[in-house]
Amino acid sequence: MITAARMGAVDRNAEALGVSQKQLMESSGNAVARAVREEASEGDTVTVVAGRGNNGGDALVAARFLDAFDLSVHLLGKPETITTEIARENWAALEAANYPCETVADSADLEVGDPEVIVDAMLGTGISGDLREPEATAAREINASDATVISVDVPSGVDADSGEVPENAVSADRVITFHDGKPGLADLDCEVRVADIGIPGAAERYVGPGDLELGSPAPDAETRVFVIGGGPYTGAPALSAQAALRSGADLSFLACPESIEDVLAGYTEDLIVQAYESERLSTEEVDGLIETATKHDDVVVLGPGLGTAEETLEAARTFLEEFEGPMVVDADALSVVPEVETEATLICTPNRKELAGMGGPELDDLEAGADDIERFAAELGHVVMAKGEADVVSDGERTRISTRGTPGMTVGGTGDTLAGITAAFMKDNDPLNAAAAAAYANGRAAERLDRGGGLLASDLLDEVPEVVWGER
Ligand SMILES: NC(=O)C1=CN([C@@H]2O[C@H](COP(=O)(O)OP(=O)(O)OC[C@H]3O[C@@H](n4cnc5c(N)ncnc54)[C@H](O)[C@@H]3O)[C@@H](O)[C@H]2O)[C@@H](O)CC1
Ligand SMILES: [K+]
Repeated sequence: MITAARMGAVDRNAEALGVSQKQLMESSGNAVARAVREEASEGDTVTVVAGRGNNGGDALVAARFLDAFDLSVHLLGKPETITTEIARENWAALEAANYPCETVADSADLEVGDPEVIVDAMLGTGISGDLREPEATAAREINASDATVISVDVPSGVDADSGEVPENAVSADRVITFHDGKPGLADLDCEVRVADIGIPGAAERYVGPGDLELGSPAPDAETRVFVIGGGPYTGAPALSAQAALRSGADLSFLACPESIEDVLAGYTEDLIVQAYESERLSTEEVDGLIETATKHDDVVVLGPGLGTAEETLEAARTFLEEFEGPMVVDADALSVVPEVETEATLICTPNRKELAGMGGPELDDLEAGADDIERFAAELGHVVMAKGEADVVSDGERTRISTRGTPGMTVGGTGDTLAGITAAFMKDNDPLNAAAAAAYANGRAAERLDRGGGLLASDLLDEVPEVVWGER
């Protein structure tokens, strides 16, 4: 099963791998034509009703494979209102090749007639809201006919994710859906066939630009990130807090011992440093920190530079047991995660050593061990983003691999920037999508800076916005 949003990410990834949308449309149209040939005999009448998006585009492709039939193609709107280049090109090809196609300006003009087969290609996953005109009237005409109705991807009007069927939706006899089943088709009482359209497996397995679009925050998301780190170290929490701002967080707070408050505040005026008295994170600080984080609905990053003093780990344990919001757990705080029951939504970001330290698999090659990481994430009950030459992200059911990045990323601090990016992406987001997008952004930022060596984690900070917003 695949949601419409994920389908969009996967076909964006396919494009980045060199398999164009137009190639996918050709495969979709061909699959639709195969289904028509199963339902109609040579010379039978076949009517295509096409919308103005790519769903319609699929049927405009299918028309080219239906020469054996008494075909008519109806476009619901003027050709210039077709919303995508590839659908427009397929319409133009039909006109240039003298296919029997007409444009229907007003739904009253739509003559569906009484064909053997109707191809319903008005709307697919791009629908929003109930059917509007002329699709609504066209749907009524289609439903009133005796034809066998074959719907492209989704019966027009049905929501591919929720399965909601508005009363004016097309009721199909058959649905040819592409690449994978759709949650919203599972309960339809008609035959649903999944057609392979040649999307490479890598487009789902490996993180690409589609994952970034899927997992990065909506422009209007108000995200406050609260980094709880520092103690012996100051660079790590500062990098995480700054990376969060560079990835779209509106505010980035940094809770740290007052002994390093000036050092951290000195890094940049963009961070809001909240110092506490103890020398290092300890249990008497935790309640106050949880109250702050909960009150402001923060995404918390727990771990960068915390150190491993027993009282610090005890405090991290308490924080995990009592906080219930979204959290990125990194570095020194990771070792306590397997010991605690928590209501919080965690994304754990261990490197190879920390993964083993958490009771996870001991792996030299994370990519080769992806299945072990998936099993570990299932056991742990949280998203695990195991960082290495390849990053393996899994929530125990879905696993994606990011091979983005450069050898130079072994320099200290790139895990801290990743933690900050992940936090900025996490608000109101599927944690797996957020983590996969963050791994991609961190790696792409390094690739853009790659001079063969000498990368500094702090260099990534300026580059991240270029990746998240500049490469769209
Ligand atoms: N994502 C993919 O990998 C692929 C998608 N393909 C096709 O592309 C389709 C999605 O195409 P699009 O994103 O262009 O969207 P659609 O073609 O599903 O619909 C978009 C069009 O319908 C209009 N519309 C939206 N809501 C409406 C409503 N309630 N009443 C009336 N009109 C409405 C929009 O203005 C737009 O013109 C899929 O369903 C599938 O058929 C295929 O080409 C294969 C590859
Ligand atoms: K359709």
